[in-house]
This record gives sequence, C-alpha cells and structure tokens, in this order.
Amino acid sequence: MSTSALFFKISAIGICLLLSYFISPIILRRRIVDKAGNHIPPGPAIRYAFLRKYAEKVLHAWAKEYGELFSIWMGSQLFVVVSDPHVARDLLVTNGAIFSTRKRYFMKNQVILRGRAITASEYGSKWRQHRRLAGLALNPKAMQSYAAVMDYESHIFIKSLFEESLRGKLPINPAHFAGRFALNNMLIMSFGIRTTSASDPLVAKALDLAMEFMDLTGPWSNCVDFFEVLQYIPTPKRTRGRRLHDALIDVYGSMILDFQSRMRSGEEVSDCLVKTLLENQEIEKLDWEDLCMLSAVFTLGGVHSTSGIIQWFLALIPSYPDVAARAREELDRVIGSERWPTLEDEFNLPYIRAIIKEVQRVHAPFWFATPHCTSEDFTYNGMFIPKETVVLLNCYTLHHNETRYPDSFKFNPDRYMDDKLNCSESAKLPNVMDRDHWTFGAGRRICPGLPAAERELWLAISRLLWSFDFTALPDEPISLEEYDGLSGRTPLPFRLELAPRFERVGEILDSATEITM
Ligand code: HEM
Repeated sequence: MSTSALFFKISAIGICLLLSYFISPIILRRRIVDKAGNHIPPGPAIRYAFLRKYAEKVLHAWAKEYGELFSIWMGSQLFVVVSDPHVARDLLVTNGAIFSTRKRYFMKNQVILRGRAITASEYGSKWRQHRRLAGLALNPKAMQSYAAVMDYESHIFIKSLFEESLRGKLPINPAHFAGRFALNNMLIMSFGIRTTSASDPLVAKALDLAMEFMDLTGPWSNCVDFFEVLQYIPTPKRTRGRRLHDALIDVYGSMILDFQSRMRSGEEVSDCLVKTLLENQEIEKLDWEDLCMLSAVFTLGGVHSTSGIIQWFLALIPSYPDVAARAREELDRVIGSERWPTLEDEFNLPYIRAIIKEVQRVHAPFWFATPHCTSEDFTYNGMFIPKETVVLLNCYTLHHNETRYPDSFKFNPDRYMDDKLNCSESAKLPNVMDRDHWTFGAGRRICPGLPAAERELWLAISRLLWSFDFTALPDEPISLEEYDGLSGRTPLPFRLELAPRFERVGEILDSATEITM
C-alpha cells in the first residue's frame, strides 16, 4: 500500500472513531441504567466539546425540548441540567448530601485554584472547614460591624461617579467605580483594608484578575475541561490559567504578608477573614496556598457579582423611565430631599426593593450559578443520575418560568411588590414557587455572602436612584442582551449621563472624604 493510501486509511479510521465517539450518546442513553433499569434523563444525542457564549439560550431551548431535568455530555463529562424549581429543591436542597460536591474542573479547580478555595472544595470535611472559616468572617456580629463600612463605601462610590462626571456634566462609564465599591467592601471583609482612590493600582489589578477568572472558568466554555487528553497539551488557555494562579498568589499573598507583619508588630488590626485564617492557620492546618486562594476567591467572588448587578441596574434604568419615575415618587414621599436612604429605610421603600429583586432575576450575574456534582448514584422520578454527574442550576430558565413570573421577559418590579422577605429567608420558603429568584444558588452551597451582597446592593441602588436621573446617550445605545464574561456576566462597556436630582446631592456627597484603614 502506498504511503498516501495508508495515510488516507488511517485518517478515515480516525474520523470514524471520532464520529462514533461524538454520537455514542445514542447508545449510552440506552445502556446507562440503575439497578431498576431507569435511564438517565433525556437529552441531545451527541456529545459537545464546548458551548459557545450565551449558552443560556441553548440550554433554554433544550429545557423546552427535553424537559425540567435533561442530560448532556460535554466530552467525557455527563451533565444534568435542572430547569424547574421543584426539581431544584428536591435535588439540591432535600438531597443536598448527595448533590453538593464539585467537579474537579481542570481549568478552574486544578490549574487556577489547585483545589484550594471554598468554591472548589469537594463536599466533606474540607468544604465544612472552608465554610466555617468563611462563616466566621460573615457571622451576624461581623455583619453588624460592616454595616457602617458599607454605608460609607456606598457614599464614596456615588461621590466618585459625581466627581468623575464633573458633577453630572460629562457622560460616564460606571464599571470601574461599581467595581471599586464592591472591591472595597470585600477588601474590608477579607483584609480589613480599602483602596483610597479610584486610581489606586490595586483597583485595576483586582478587577482585571476577577474578569480573567470569570473568562477562564465558564462551566461550558473550555473543551480542555471535558477532554482529558488535551490537559497534557500546552495551550494558550492553559498558560493563561497558570498565569492567573500565579497572579492571585502574588497579589493576594502580598496582602496577607503585609497583614501578618502588621499583626506581628503589635499593630491593632481589624477583624476580617485573613485575621481568622492567620490566627487559626496551625490548628486548621492551612498552608500558604490555602491562605492565598481562600482569601483571593472569597474576595473576587464577591466583587464581580455585586458590581455586575449594579452595572446591570445602571445599564437598564435609562430604558425604563416609568420605573425610574415610580422609584423617585416613592423616594420623595418616604425620604424627601433632605437626606438619602439608609439601611433602616429598606422596608419602607417596597418599590425600590422590588426593583433590586427584579434586576437580580432578569440580570443574574451567573446564569448557571456554580455547578454542583453528585457524590453518589441517585434516581429521581424514574431518572438515573450517576455518581460524579455535574448538576447545573439553569437560572436562566428558572428565571423565565412563566407560571412563577408571568410575562417573564418583561422587566416588571411589580411582581415583587408583596415580597417582604430577604433572599435568605425566601430561599427557605416551604413552597419553592414562592422563592424570589435563584441568583445566589441553592442548597448547602448557597452563597454565604448573600446577606452582605443584599446590603451592598440596597445601599448602592437606593442611593443612586435618590441622587440622580439617568439617561443613555442618543448615539450610544446600551445593550441589555450582550455581555462580557463566560462565567460571571457584566454588561458591555457603556456610558450614561447622570443629573443630580437636588441641590442637596452635592452637599451630601461632599460630606465624606476618602479615608485609609
Ligand atoms: C450579588 C452578589 C453575589 C452573587 C450573585 C453571588 C452568587 C453566588 C453563587 C451563585 C454561588 C454558588 C452557589 C452554589 O454553589 O449553589 C456563590 C457561592 C459563593 N459566594 Fe457568592 N455571590 C455574591 C456575593 C458574594 C459575596 C459578597 C461573598 C462574600 C462576602 C460571596 C461569597 C461566596 C462564597 C464563599 C461562595 C462559595 C460557597 C461554597 O462553595 O460553599 N458571594 N455565590
């Protein structure tokens, strides 16, 4: 046989093998059964290598076609996708002991985090330890002490928008300032420090790292996560992942060292996550990378998400003048023009609360929460879910459930007017159809930063609405469909004009100045 014929034959065999691999779900769907003969949930007949950006649209279509619990192979990994509130509760909450571990994603958990951070830790003693340590930084007493800090940071955030826009004369892109607001809150909770100006290099560095993390850790986007053989090949993405790991150690490690030297020199340091970690380092057997990754991911996880929601709010509000008018009417009636809203005003301003909940529903920063994984075989309603299946909460479809949210694609805060609960309380309601939304995940791994995030969002959004009227620029339409990020999502860069609503706005804003902590 000639060389070219041999080459042709080998290529043909290769292509056939590859094809059969990709269409093998047709057979696997019949073969994979539990002891009682139950099959895995229905789903597409082929394997996928990755899903493109805006994967939520594909998942939404599949949920319509295959139902509330469907399955799909991404390379060698079986996923089940949960698109119904009852199924989410039955699996992630009621059977949380089985549905709460994490897949060892190659890019996120192995290359970048090396299994260290809470979000990556497998369910069991390690995760319990991480969750307990995070809980110490977020306990009710600590939360009380952060209240004044968040109040101050929201003041500085709005003041920086005001000053940067030359007191409302110039259009402004709010992303950097919203990012710094969320970053400062997280830095205080994690390290007891804050950045003292928007131009502090740490702001740009930390926000860039958070963005890179969100870009590299999409649950569907990296084929290297689903084809083990690719994990041995030095691809540009793997290099980016390694660089990110090193940068996280570098940036967050140097902040830990700084904190440690202040502690050792006898300086009084604030209570925060890193203080807890350092004080308990020996007893908890935490090594250097544990310290770095626990503090890094805790910090950056709370930055992108909170700032993302504020950015989505700012992106959408110019398109809803009727919503803005009702919000202003409520603020003027309840608060007036002499002072601005505080944490205590929350329950007297139901429409503003409703706006914040509706932004979280329509523009959740994570359409797929963080994927869970099964630690045992499980059979649900006649469908078999094998051990080590990735379980994905399809927040996009959950948030467009027409029974729960009629006319679900419409931004309509009125749907939350009678909701008197915060998100943590709402997540515990016996009737899961009454839950406000799924933005913070579900079950044992539900976001532990939820109470902090809610306070930050309240202070930022209620005060933004009190302070300014927002308008989009006529020749710069703001997209509410497209977004940046493959894991967490933020709007594409946009600018808007903000006009102070009262004389008092400038006076109130001028009353606080940057401080160092
Ligand atoms: C609006 C802002 C936020 C959103 C939308 C959000 C959302 C989420 C989601 C969806 C998860 C995964 C839940 C699951 O696995 O089911 C999560 C986990 C987590 N969040 Fe948040 N989060 C926000 C803010 C924060 C803040 C401010 C903090 C810290 C103060 C924080 C700390 C964490 C931690 C440590 C985890 C990992 C939990 C675990 O794996 O057990 N988050 N968050």
